[in-house]
Amino acid sequence: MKSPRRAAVSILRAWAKGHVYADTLIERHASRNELSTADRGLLNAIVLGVLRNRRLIDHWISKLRRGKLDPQTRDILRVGLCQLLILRLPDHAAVFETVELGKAPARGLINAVMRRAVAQRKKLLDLDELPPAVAFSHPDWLFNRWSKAFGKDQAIDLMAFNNAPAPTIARVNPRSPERPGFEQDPDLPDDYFEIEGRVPTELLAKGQIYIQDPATRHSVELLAPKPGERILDACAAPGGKAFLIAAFQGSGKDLVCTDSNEKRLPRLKQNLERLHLGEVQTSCHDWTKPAPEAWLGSFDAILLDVPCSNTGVFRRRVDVRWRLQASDITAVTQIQRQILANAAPCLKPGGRIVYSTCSIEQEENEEVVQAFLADFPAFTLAGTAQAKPQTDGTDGAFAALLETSA
Ligand SMILES: C[S@@+](CC[C@H](N)C(=O)[O-])C[C@H]1O[C@@H](n2cnc3c(N)ncnc32)[C@H](O)[C@@H]1O
Repeated sequence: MKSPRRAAVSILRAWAKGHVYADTLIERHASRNELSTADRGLLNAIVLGVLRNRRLIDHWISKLRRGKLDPQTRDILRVGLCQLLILRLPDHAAVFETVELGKAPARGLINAVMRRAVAQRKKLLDLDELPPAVAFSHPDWLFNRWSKAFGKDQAIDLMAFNNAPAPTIARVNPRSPERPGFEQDPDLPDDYFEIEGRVPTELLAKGQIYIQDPATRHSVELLAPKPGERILDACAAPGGKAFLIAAFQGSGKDLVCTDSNEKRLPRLKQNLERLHLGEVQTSCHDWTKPAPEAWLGSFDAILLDVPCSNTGVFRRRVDVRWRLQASDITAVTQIQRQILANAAPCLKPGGRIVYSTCSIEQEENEEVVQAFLADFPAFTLAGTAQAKPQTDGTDGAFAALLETSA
């Protein structure tokens, strides 16, 4: 069995080499090493702590040691400094356990860097003079882009928000025969509550609750599905918004859910069944391709919760900031535009589309909508909803309601 600290180094090595996301790697390592709940918690805290603070930790390493480092030693030092300066674990444990992670030839160097960090802790933790993108560990291009879009102060608030662990929030399932007891938090919308401590897996298994951020609801509220309307949720997996649509309709019998990713469909089906929504129709379709003929002109309303850059949910997907490039944002807008163009003919006359993302980029939101309206003059923009993490304190979300006349 591997220690959580050793597992953290392995995960960081694997993360740096491939394209697997941190969450998946943590889950894989925790199961393989049969970690206890406490060790799993420590592993999670270290890996996410390093990824959230990667640039700052590397800045600290550059202050504590001159010269090159091999990638393995650098990851060991990242794990050590995260424990000491981010998680504030006791000095002795952080230093001793970190030195143990290195092979014999590297141990002297690791020991020296960790001891220097203990001695210089106060100076290292004074971040006032550092450039904001270093202090809050984001790539310069994102900080510059957000400063341009929201102003420098909001860009800094956003980076700080992205580094704070996200609360776990659940919504009660109105379709469940049993309702869990919970106290309504006045700061949360009706039927949402924060889970503190252990996630109640028994409530999840019985389909009494679904974990989702309150920002998820904006797009479905804008769609305002009515009972009996035939609705398409075109990019539906894993099913969070499908669940809200069915809650609005009081049933899933008129809902069709599709997704292009065959591997995500079983999870979508499982989630719907667990949530007492086994009647929802599901199928695989790639909306960058034309719609199946049978669906043309057949839906009252369509939700397009399209694939996006995820810049509104960086506090939950802490490694995406290091992988994303500005060109990826431009590339995904092509897919978003294709999905809109191929779904539009599936509406009945007078039907409506809600286009939604969990991105905070104008390029993926307003600009895609404007391009669609220019290409499809029969549609008008009837409303938008937006949540910005730095001002709303929730995940970022954008939704636009596009209507046709009857
Ligand atoms: C933002 S997620 C959807 C989340 C979902 N609406 C929910 O609330 O749980 C985007 C989904 O779009 C799917 N997707 C990506 N490209 C697609 C395409 N061309 N056609 C259909 N679905 C696509 C992805 O597999 C992913 O499941």
